[in-house]
Amino acid sequence: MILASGSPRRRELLQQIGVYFSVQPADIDESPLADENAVAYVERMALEKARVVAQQNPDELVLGSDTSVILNGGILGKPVSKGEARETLGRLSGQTHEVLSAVALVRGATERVISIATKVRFRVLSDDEIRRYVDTGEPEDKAGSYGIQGKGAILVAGIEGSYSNVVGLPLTETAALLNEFDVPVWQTEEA
Ligand SMILES: Cc1cn([C@H]2C[C@H](O)[C@@H](COP(=O)(O)OP(=O)(O)OP(=O)(O)O)O2)c(=O)[nH]c1=O
Repeated sequence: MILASGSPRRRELLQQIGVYFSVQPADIDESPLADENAVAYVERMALEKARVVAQQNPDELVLGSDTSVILNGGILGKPVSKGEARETLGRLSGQTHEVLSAVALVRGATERVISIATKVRFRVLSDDEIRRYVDTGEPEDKAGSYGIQGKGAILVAGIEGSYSNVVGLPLTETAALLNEFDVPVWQTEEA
């Protein structure tokens, strides 16, 4: 199997459940279409990432994924600057948002895609705390400008739903999807 992703989190999550794979990141245009809703957007992104790599590897199973943070229907991706990261965290402060991750599996002409939502509640953050967190550099490559698995853990008051989905790949649902394509989990030796 090929993981069509440059995300170190997705690599670690797939390794965690004992799946063997190689990595081939897909470079695609991640701009949302006009009037595209959040579910349609993350599913299209996951599918496009998988398709690009599947076209170069027609006999292989390819997994693509996308994670976005949704606040009041708006899609928040990765910040382009520290200023934008501070602004995003200010908006998330004291609020509940949704993290949406889509997973797509593509082999030749066979395609499957799912998306999962997790609710994340932030406690109220002070401006000083936001500034100090952004200065750690952690928000840089993360949707919604935080990482629940890192220093950002202390921003989170609670979650409802899948934790791995917030980090970048919903493991329960990914394992079920891989099962449909006869890819085993919990492998202990290189197959
Ligand atoms: C909300 C949240 C996101 N993230 C990360 C997961 C994803 O890597 C990233 C969202 O960006 P994505 O565009 O989904 O993924 P990516 O660009 O990192 O990798 P690729 O497209 O090659 O697969 O945000 C965390 O690590 N922790 C979190 O708590």
